[in-house]
Amino acid sequence: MSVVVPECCDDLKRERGRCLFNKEELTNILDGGPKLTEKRRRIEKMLINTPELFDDVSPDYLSHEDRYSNELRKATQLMTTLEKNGFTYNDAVTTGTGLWLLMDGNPLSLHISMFLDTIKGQSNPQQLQEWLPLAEKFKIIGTYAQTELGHGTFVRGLETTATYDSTTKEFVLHSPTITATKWWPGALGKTSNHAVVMAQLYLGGKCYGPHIFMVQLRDLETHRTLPGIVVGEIGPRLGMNSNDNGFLQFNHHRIPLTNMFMKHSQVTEDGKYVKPLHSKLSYGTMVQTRVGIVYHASRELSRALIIAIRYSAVRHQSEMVPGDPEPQILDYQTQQYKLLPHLASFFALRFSARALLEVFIGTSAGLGSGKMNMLPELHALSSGLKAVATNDAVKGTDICRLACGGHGYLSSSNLPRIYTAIAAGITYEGENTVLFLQVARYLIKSFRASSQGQTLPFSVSYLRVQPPSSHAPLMSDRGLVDALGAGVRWMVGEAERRLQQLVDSGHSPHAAWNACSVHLVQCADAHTRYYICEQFVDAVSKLGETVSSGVHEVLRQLCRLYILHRVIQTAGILLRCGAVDGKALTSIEEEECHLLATLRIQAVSIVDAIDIKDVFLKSTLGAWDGNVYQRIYEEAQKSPLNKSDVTQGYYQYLRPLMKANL
Ligand SMILES: CCCCC/C=C\C/C=C\C/C=C\C/C=C\C/C=C\C=C\C(=O)SCCNC(=O)CCNC(=O)[C@H](O)C(C)(C)COP(=O)(O)OP(=O)(O)OC[C@H]1O[C@@H](n2cnc3c(N)ncnc32)[C@H](O)[C@@H]1OP(=O)(O)O
Ligand SMILES: Cc1cc2nc3c(=O)[nH]c(=O)nc-3n(C[C@H](O)[C@H](O)[C@H](O)COP(=O)(O)OP(=O)(O)OC[C@H]3O[C@@H](n4cnc5c(N)ncnc54)[C@H](O)[C@@H]3O)c2cc1C
Repeated sequence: MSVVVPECCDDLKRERGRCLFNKEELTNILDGGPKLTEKRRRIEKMLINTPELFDDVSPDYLSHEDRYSNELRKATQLMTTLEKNGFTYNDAVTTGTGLWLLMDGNPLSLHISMFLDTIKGQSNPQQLQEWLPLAEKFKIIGTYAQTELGHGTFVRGLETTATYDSTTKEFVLHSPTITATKWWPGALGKTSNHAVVMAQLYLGGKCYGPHIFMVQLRDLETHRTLPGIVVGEIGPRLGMNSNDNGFLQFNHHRIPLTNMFMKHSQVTEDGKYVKPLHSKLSYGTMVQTRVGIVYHASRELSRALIIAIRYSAVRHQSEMVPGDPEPQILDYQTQQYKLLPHLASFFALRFSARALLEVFIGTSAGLGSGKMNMLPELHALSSGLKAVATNDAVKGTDICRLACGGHGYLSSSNLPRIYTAIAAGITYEGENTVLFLQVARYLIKSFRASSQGQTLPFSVSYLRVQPPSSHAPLMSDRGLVDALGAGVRWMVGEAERRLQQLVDSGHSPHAAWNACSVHLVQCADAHTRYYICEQFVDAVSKLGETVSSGVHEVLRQLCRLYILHRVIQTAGILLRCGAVDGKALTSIEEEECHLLATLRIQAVSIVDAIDIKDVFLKSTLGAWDGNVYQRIYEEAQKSPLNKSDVTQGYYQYLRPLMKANL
């Protein structure tokens, strides 16, 4: 069957004809400026001109080993293509393009992220000089090996030991129990010949807690595992199965003293310990990765949204008015309600990711000159935003899948793969509940500090026990954000009251904490979302002076939708603390419905402006031209089961069954 593919189907042509804003301008805002758009497009062009980077067979049809090899082939090709064209791996990461090409879990991702970041952030000058050039040029390939079978969250509970032997000036790495086995690190199983390993430091019989060590795992010529080390792959997972997540055990394996990362804490040749300026500086790579994950989550959500919104404009189903032509499913209010608040979330996350990156850069600069005071704020913000971004991206991606009906369940829609990849983000790099509890700890401390008259850092300054009264009218954006802030203040105050009450009635502070932890997680989530609302409102109001009215209007509508949706989600709290009343909520609900209909008109153009090309979307449902059915049909032809009319299974099982006298 041959079909002439139109440049773009009539439905999408009509949608695009209704665009009232400058798409390129919105694209530039999302990229962070016209220069960054231009750079991203140069990278994309170069990648698109490298056919080896694209699969012609879906990884779903490959064996585990072929899947791994194929992804490794593409990952190495990507690195050499970037290098040859004057770009770095970082360019492919920061533009999203590298991840989109390799997002079945690729075996070099840990090397170019956490392994390199640890070398850059945890090495002393000599170590940096020795390891960075080797790692940057892929002469050594590594991963970040922290989690063990027995412990992921509780880093202080790790069991791998690094015991200093001053006679040989070596550390002896050992896995004393089965639960001490390193478990999960990406690319550990078969790819990496080195790992940065988190292990308990022992000096003269005393434990100094988790520290990081550079450990060679495999011979650099033969790639065989070194003596004293057992390493392998952990087997299939929910998603990202092209990666070789691994396990690792040490049997009294020796490494030189100089292989302990010594930027922040040191061990002298005679076995003396030099303390770091802050005890959590060795967690720096995790913090940095959490910042990256916020961007990553927003990008993955945007891919799902482009697919689902374009598909919803192409798909016609049922009758809205009896006898009328079947409408585009995007015309159903319920479909708009599924998708558009997540579109607003994507923008909110993108602006917040940028704000977080600035905090990260500022804090890192401060650390360089010995200033530690911003570290708790960065830890709380990066933990909260990582948790909200991944939670929302996972939820949003799944809603996009559901919004595409049966076809969303097809692998060729790419929604299942986007979902399984981002779903891991809830767990890795700090399980989200655990990260929220870290945020809650910061909130309670800040609230108590405020009760004692102390000044609070910027992200929690609104928690002041006696806040200045808000002058913004309630129904303005600022007024509603202030109401959300009042809600969080009330929640945190309530949590603090309950904690205190439990302690006063004889519970230990730790038991009281656990007894309040559901509420504490809700506080952390609400606080982070308040921060996101603030960043969104600030970003849109700052852009107001510099962008055209069409773009500003779209951003204003998305921001408004995000805030209204948030107020409705938090209605119970806001009513309880008196920040809004029932009448206000009714009008907010009505306004949200109205806004859905307004945003629907330009929804396709908004997702077009996110500007992700078909080769990176990898979806039969979401392509630019809207030629959905032909694509789905063609993709199905690639199923190996369609290679022959009658399969082996028929002769082996079905025919004997039909012939049997049952
Ligand atoms: C082309 C290809 C591209 C590839 C990708 C490239 C780029 C990457 C970008 C995006 C990523 C995208 C995709 C990634 C792909 C694959 C993913 C793979 C990687 C996954 C890796 C991992 O998962 S690595 C392992 C991560 N593990 C964790 O995160 C463990 C979580 N646990 C902890 O962090 C801690 O144990 C803890 C925080 C929960 C508790 O720590 P503890 O020491 O016990 O502290 P306390 O609870 O006692 O608190 C004491 C005080 O310390 C403060 N604190 C804790 N942590 C920090 C910190 N980091 N900084 C500052 N302060 C901290 C805490 O607040 C307490 O303070 P107070 O006493 O004042 O209250
Ligand atoms: C795809 C993937 C890739 C990964 N890559 C790496 C890697 O490259 N390197 C690496 O070192 N690790 C890696 N990990 C491991 C990852 O970091 C851990 O799985 C993660 O930190 C969670 O730890 P855990 O598995 O021990 O879960 P647990 O901590 O056992 O969590 C189980 C449950 O207990 C709850 N819980 C735990 N502690 C608390 C608490 N204090 N309070 C309340 N509830 C609690 C959690 O909320 C969760 O519901 C990866 C994991 C995955 C899934």
